[in-house]
Amino acid sequence: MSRDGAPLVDLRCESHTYPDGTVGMHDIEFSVYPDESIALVGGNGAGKSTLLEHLNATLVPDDGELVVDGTPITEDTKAYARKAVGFVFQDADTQLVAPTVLDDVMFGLQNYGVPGDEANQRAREALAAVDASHLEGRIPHHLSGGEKRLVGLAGVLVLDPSVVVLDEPLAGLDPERAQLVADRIQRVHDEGISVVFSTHDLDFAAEVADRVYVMADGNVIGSGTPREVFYDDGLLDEANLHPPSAVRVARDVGIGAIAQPVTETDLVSLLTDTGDSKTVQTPSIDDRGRD
Ligand SMILES: Nc1ncnc2c1ncn2[C@@H]1O[C@H](COP(=O)(O)OP(=O)(O)OP(=O)(O)O)[C@@H](O)[C@H]1O
Repeated sequence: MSRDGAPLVDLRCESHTYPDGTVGMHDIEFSVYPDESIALVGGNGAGKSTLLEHLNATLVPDDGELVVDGTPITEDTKAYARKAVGFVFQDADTQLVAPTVLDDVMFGLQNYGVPGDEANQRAREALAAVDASHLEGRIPHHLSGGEKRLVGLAGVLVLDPSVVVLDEPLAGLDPERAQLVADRIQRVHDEGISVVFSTHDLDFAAEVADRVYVMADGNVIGSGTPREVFYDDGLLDEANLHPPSAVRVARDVGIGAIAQPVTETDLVSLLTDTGDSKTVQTPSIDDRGRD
């Protein structure tokens, strides 16, 4: 991940006001660089979806600008933003429109004039990329929540985007399906596509993101690596967030100040490197107070 060079997406939004007068977000400057994975976290109504929907011009600022791959986005170039920045909606039903899953994934390509045979081949490849080939003949509306998320992701990947945006990709999924979707998102990122997602699951954010943006009251109030953000109690308090479980456990066993693990994997390897959890040197109460 590098934040040198030109961003893939560069958004400046002084404010976004919804038709009923509610200000969804304000004073935002947000960029996505190649090969990044960004998590947006914050309480309900903090402005996460509003920000995400600006990244492919689904929403536009009252005053501001969106630049995608160097192209300023206007009414005439919105289609370019939609193709370069794929959006997986939280409510998958708004995205799935065709009679079968395969037709659905082909739909976007056909809109761009890709001939039937090629569209069919590419749609099958996109479904395979998220391990959803077995769903190709199914009726989209009959799929489970997790299956719909995967098919939505395939429908976006098929267009070969530079950035994939996902609004609450794990919302409403059971732990097994959530893990499956999280793994597929990680795989998309591993393949070099930048990923931006909102989530209330800070364990997931710590696992997948290399940068975390914290939102409150329609504004970004802090950002940094997962370690910088998830050990910043003042920032998390301001956004009404609790640290990920690995951070809480690390503090409970007295190693939060020393190694600052943010994921369960970090925590386990730290505990096993040191012997096991029973043999970790526990700092004195005074040391813990400095966490
Ligand atoms: N279509 C709309 N019309 C009017 N106000 C809206 C609309 N959509 C969102 N808002 C308002 O904009 C603000 C930001 O909402 P947004 O949905 O972006 O927050 P969020 O962080 O995604 O919340 P959540 O975690 O609950 O999904 C809130 O005050 C919300 O009520």
